Amino acid sequence: MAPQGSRAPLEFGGPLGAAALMLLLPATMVHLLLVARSGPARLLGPPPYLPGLEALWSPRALLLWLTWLGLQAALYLLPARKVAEGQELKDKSTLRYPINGFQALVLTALLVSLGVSAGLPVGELAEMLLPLAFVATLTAFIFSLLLYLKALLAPTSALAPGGNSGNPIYDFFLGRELNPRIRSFDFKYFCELRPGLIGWVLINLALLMKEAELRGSPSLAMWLVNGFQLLYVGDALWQEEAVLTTMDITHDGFGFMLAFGDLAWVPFTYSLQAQFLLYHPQPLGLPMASVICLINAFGFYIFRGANAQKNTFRKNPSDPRVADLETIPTATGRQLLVSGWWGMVRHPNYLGDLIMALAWSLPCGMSHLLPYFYFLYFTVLLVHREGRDERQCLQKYGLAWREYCRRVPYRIVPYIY
Ligand SMILES: NC(=O)C1=CN([C@@H]2O[C@H](COP(=O)(O)OP(=O)(O)OC[C@H]3O[C@@H](n4cnc5c(N)ncnc54)[C@H](OP(=O)(O)O)[C@@H]3O)[C@@H](O)[C@H]2O)C=CC1
Ligand SMILES: CC(C)CCC[C@@H](C)[C@H]1CC=C2C3=C(CC[C@@]21C)[C@@]1(C)CC[C@H](O)C[C@@H]1CC3
Repeated sequence: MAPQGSRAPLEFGGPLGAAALMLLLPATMVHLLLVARSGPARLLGPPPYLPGLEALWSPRALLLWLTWLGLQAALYLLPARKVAEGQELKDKSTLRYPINGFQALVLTALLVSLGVSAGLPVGELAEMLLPLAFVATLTAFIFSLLLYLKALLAPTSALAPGGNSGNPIYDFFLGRELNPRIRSFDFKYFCELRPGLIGWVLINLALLMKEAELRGSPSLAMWLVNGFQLLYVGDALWQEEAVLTTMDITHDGFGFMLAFGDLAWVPFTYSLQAQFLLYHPQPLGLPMASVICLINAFGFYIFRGANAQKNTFRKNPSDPRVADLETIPTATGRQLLVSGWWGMVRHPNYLGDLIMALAWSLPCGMSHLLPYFYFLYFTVLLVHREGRDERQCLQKYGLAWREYCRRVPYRIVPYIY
C-alpha cells in the first residue's frame, strides 16, 4: 500500500527532531514535577535528584490510571445530548462524534464529590503525581505503538496527510491514521478532550485539598488557579463540537505527539502552577487578585469571542451575529472573515489564550520562573502552530489567503507580531 502524502514536507525537524522530542518531552515533564517540589524550584537548574525506578513505578498508580481511563471511556459511551458530524473526509464520507464531554465532566465531579463525602482521600493524588505521570507516559508509548500497527491495516484514504513519510520514527511520532476508531469509538477525539483535560482539573482539585489539609484552608492563589483552569476546561468541553475543526482532528494523525500530549503532558504539566503553590505558598492580596481576575476575564473575552465568531461563521455565514462582517471569497467557495476579531490579527483566539496563560501564572508571584513555564511553552507552541496553520491555509486558499495576510498583517499580537 503506497503511503499517502509521502511527499508532504517533514515537520518538527524530521525524524531527528521527532526522536529528540520523544525523549525531551517526557524528561521535561519529570523535571518539572521534581522541581515544583524542590525548595529552590529553579526551572533552569538541574533537577534536585534523579528518581530511581522505585519512585517512578507504582502498581497502585497504574491501577488508578487504568481505572481513570476506563471511567472516562465509559462516560464517553453514555448517550449524548447531540451527535455531531465531522468535516468531510478524502473519501467524501463524514464521521459522527458524541457531544457529551461536558456531561462527562459533571458526572466525574459528582462521582468525585460522592467519593470525598465517603472519605476518599483525593488529596493523596498530590503525592502520586510522579508515578502517575510515568504510567501515563508508558501508556502513551504503548498506545502509539498499537496505533502505528493498526495503521498498517488501514486503507490509504484513512491515512493523515503528514505522518506517512515512510520513516518509522517520524511516522510513529506524528501518527499515521487520521481518525483511528474501533466501531464508533474515536481514540483521538476521546483522548483530546476527556482523560487529560478532566484529569488536569482533578489534579488541581487534589492539590487544593492537600493544601487545605496542610494549612487549614486553600490559599487565595490556589483558588484562582483552580477557578481559571476549571473555567478553561469547562468551556472546552461545553464547546466540544468546535474541536472537530481543529487541525489536530482534521489534519494530524494520531501518534505519539498527541497521545503523549493529551494523556500525560496536559494533566501533569498544565497543573504546574497548582503544584508549585502547594509547595511554595504565595501571599496574594485582594487588590492584586482582582487585577489578575480582570486579566483572565479579558483574555477569556477575546478567546471566546474570536472562537465563537469563527465557529458561528463556519456553521452559517448568514447568521445575524456574523452576517455584517466583511469577508474575502476564496476559490473553495468558503469565505475568510476580514473584520471583527479576525480582522484585528490572524489568530485572535491565540492572543486571548496567551493572556489567560499569563493570568494563570501571576497568582504564583514573581519570585520564581517555574510557574511561568506554561506561558513560555505555550508561546512557543502557538507560534509554531500558527506557522503550520498558515502553511495549510495558503495551500487551501492560495491567493485569497495572501490577500487576507495583506489586509491583516499581524499574526497574534497587534502591531507587534
Ligand atoms: N491550551 C492548549 O494547549 C491549546 C489551545 N489551543 C486553542 O484551541 C483553539 C483552536 O485552535 P486551532 O485549532 O489551532 O486553530 P483555530 O481555531 O485558530 O483555527 C484555524 C483555522 O481557522 C480558519 N480560519 C483562519 N482564519 C480565518 C478567517 N479569517 N476567517 C474564517 N476562518 C478562518 C482556518 O480553517 P478553515 O478555513 O478550514 O475553517 C484555519 O485553519 C484556539 O483557541 C487555541 O488557542 C490550541 C492548541 C493548544
Ligand atoms: C506534547 C507536545 C508539546 C504537543 C502537545 C499538544 C497538545 C497538548 C495540544 C494540541 C492541541 C490541543 C488542544 C487543546 C489542549 C492541548 C492540545 C491537546 C484544547 C482542547 C484546549 C482547550 C481549548 O478550548 C481547545 C483546545 C484544542 C486543541
